[in-house]
Amino acid sequence: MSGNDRAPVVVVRNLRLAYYTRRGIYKALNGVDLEIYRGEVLGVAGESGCGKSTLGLTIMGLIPRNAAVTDGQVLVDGFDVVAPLREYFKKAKKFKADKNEDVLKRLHKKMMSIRGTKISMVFQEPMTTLNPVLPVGYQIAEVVLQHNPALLAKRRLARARATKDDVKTILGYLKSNDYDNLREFVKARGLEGLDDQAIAIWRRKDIHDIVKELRILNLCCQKISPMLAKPLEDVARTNRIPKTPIISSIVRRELIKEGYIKAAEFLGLLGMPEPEKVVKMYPHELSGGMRQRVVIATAMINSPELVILDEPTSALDVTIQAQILELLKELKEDIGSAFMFISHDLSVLYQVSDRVAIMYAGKVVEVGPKEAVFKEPKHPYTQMLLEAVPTIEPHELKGIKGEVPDLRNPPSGCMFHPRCPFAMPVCRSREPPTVDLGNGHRVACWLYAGGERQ
Ligand SMILES: Nc1ncnc2c1ncn2[C@@H]1O[C@H](COP(=O)(O)OP(=O)(O)OP(=O)(O)O)[C@@H](O)[C@H]1O
Repeated sequence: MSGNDRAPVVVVRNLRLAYYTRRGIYKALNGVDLEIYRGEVLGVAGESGCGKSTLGLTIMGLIPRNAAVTDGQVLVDGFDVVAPLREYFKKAKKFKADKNEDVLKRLHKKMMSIRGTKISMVFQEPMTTLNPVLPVGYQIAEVVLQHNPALLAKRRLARARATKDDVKTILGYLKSNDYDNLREFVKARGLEGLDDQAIAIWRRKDIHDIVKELRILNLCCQKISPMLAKPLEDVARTNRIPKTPIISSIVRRELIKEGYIKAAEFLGLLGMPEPEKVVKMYPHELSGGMRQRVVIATAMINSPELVILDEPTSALDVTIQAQILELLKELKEDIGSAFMFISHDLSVLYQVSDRVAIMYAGKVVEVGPKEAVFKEPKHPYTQMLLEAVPTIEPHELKGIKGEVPDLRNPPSGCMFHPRCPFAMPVCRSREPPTVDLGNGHRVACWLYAGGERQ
């Protein structure tokens, strides 16, 4: 799949970012051009320090105060995430981190509605994301409460309104795998939210079919006090929690309780055994693989359009790593989100990606469908990276000679030229253009742009 027939979720154009430090200015991103399409996994690879994490964080608008966006755009649904930072840099005579921080703070406010609902991120070490003093279910519930309280209110109201006959009809649709008619029926009866609850129970692999049926039948007639029903209806309509102090805390408590149920449902879908127990546990009580599933659940619970995964499996052993990768493949099919999967492990990327982008010194040097990039790599850097991967069939492992350039003073022309066995005079003086090789395969190298003739 080239992905080009789908709409892009994120478009990055000529993105340039520099870190201002006491030791100098590090040009971490040097003109990144990239698109991520709906429903695809884009793998991003490259040696350590080539700017993979910086790119992911910039798309999220989560860069540190010493990072200046010197040029370019990051478009999420048409909204240019980096516009205020870029404008500040262009106007400022001298870059000041504290002024940049003010701009970042304003940006964070705007990004609140984008982060979590449109894009979210999973980091390598789950303990850095999870709060150690809160049960994991609470942490997942809070993410839903923050962005989508109406969903929780609708679910709770639906269980109060649903009759036994409604649930029996839903069960009938589930048994005949007729999810479309199930959803239509739920909508027509004004029971939105009940469909997801029933489907989540139905899809569980860890409980017997009889238990599933009983649980689904129990989704009806769960009465709410009239004092709570009215404010919940308001939340369902406005997607806002009421401001009146006592009502607000009662509503919050009820919605967090609902959030726990949704969290357990989602963890069940992610293959977590006994999710109802897990949601009440604290992060330190879980294994590394379970914690990473919780973080993935937190990132995905609001069905964002793009999930950025920064080395999500590097801290896990190989078996758990394989389970998480399998899980991501299933989620991609089920939820239809796009994934940007950052890893320096090319074999992992080959397993999960539809397309792959290879970065070098803050630039995408090659991008294309994974078969094209892995089987017919064009950029000398991609070829050398692939030759350095160990395989089961014995082959001579070649390291990549030389080092990643000092980003304070990167080489002129093509930044890879000092390490490139095919370097020509033009490579030293001029930056290579990006050449389109067809089928979405692009490479930034003079070898494919008539370099010899320059
Ligand atoms: N907060 C920061 N301040 C200064 N320089 C930074 C900062 N964060 C990253 N850098 C520098 O920016 C460059 C790109 O770093 P980045 O972490 O994005 O690379 P990476 O490809 O993700 O590397 P890795 O695979 O090791 O995580 C590196 O030279 C790094 O030292």
